[in-house]
Amino acid sequence: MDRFIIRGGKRLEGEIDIAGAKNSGLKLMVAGLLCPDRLVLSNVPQIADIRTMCDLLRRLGITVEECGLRTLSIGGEITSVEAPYDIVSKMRASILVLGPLLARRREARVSLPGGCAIGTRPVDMHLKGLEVLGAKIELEGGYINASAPDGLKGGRIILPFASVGATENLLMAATLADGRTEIVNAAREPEITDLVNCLNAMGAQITGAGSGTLVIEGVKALHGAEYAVMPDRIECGTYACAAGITGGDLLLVGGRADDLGAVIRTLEETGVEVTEDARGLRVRRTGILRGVDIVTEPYPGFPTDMQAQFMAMLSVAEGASTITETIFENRFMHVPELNRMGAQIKPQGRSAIIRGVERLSGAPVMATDLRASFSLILAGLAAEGETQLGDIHHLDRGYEGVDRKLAACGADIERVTL
Ligand SMILES: CC(=O)N[C@H]1[C@@H](OP(=O)(O)OP(=O)(O)OC[C@H]2O[C@@H](n3ccc(=O)[nH]c3=O)[C@H](O)[C@@H]2O)O[C@H](CO)[C@@H](O)[C@@H]1O
Ligand SMILES: C=C(OP(=O)(O)O)C(=O)O
Repeated sequence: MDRFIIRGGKRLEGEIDIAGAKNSGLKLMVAGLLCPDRLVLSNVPQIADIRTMCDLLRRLGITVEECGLRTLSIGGEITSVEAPYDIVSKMRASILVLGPLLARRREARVSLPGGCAIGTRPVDMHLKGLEVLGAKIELEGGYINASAPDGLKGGRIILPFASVGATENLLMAATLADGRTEIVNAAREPEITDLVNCLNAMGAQITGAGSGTLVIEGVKALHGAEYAVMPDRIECGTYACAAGITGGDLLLVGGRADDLGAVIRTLEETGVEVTEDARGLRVRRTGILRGVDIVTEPYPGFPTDMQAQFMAMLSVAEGASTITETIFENRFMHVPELNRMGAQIKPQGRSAIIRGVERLSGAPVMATDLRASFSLILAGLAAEGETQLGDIHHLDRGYEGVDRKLAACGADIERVTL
């Protein structure tokens, strides 16, 4: 029952180390299912979702060992093909074991993940794609029962939407399928490229990462490898907003401009300056924040995972802004909480109109999902007075050492256990 207490009004200045990416590290761990040899992953973030993935892999019989700071060694034989409800319901990314289990063991039983605070999030594209590769899928009792008694066969999959998770599931399944698979309208997020690079280091034959069409020549077996998880572009963008909203100056060590796509341009439009050097991204604001219009899109467009953080920042920008959320149907849960802190945000269907106010005021607020949680921290950093943020288990899913990183740059933030 921890909460954060933030006393706002401090300008942030200093350096923040960007951790390895949650949304890549989780998938790279799952790739460890594709061969019994050791996959050694470094730069793995120390966050709750990674611990949940360790639990899931161990339930499948896999050995996961810590072998040094932020380094995991994953290997061994799969002894169970069931991803149970208690873990899948905790973390949707668990669905990613479906493709690798089918590829290695020709059968899998994975709990349906269901929706979450940000949307209904069906997995139909994952399942239809696996059917193209020859899997038989049945839904029963809240579980996906999948089998491919003769093994998976290569095929041509056209995704109706460039789903990140479906691309990753199908990509991993296809590495061991018989023949060639083409995934058309594949997601182009940097985390997909990271997964492709890791799979290729394990002996897979995949081309086209980042292009929208992935071509996978199935191989008989993969082998062990060592691979470093890419830096977390969403954590990096989040701390860039912390510099923006506090009028600060931060060096985000390890941050990479290319991975951030439209976020860099949008930061600059709001009046936040971004420069890249060999150590990372320097982000600072010296003038006023200006309102902008944002539409969330698949990469390289503006990421939905940065929407809430920008909304907090734009709530104190000069003029009006609009944010249109096109990826998830219910990702404005932070709006009422920001409004309780004095923001003037009006949701209208898939858009929200934000009228910049001069200042926010601290208040008790509740986190509703991972990125929404951080938007409330950002608002608290800029607000007058004290903000108490509850339900921070959402935040712990994906951000490592938030209070430590922010306090080192001058924020007045503490974590208290009630
Ligand atoms: C662990 C992880 O990496 N999570 C990220 C991943 O989630 P995730 O992989 O779940 O996101 P997707 O790209 O699959 O989802 C995008 C949209 O497609 C819909 N959809 C998806 C699959 C499907 O079979 N049917 C369907 O309708 C979803 O409901 C959603 O509306 O990409 C999202 C979009 O960048 C990010 O916000 C998440 O942080
Ligand atoms: C939505 C997110 O994660 P997940 O897909 O794991 O819910 C996120 O990282 O913002």
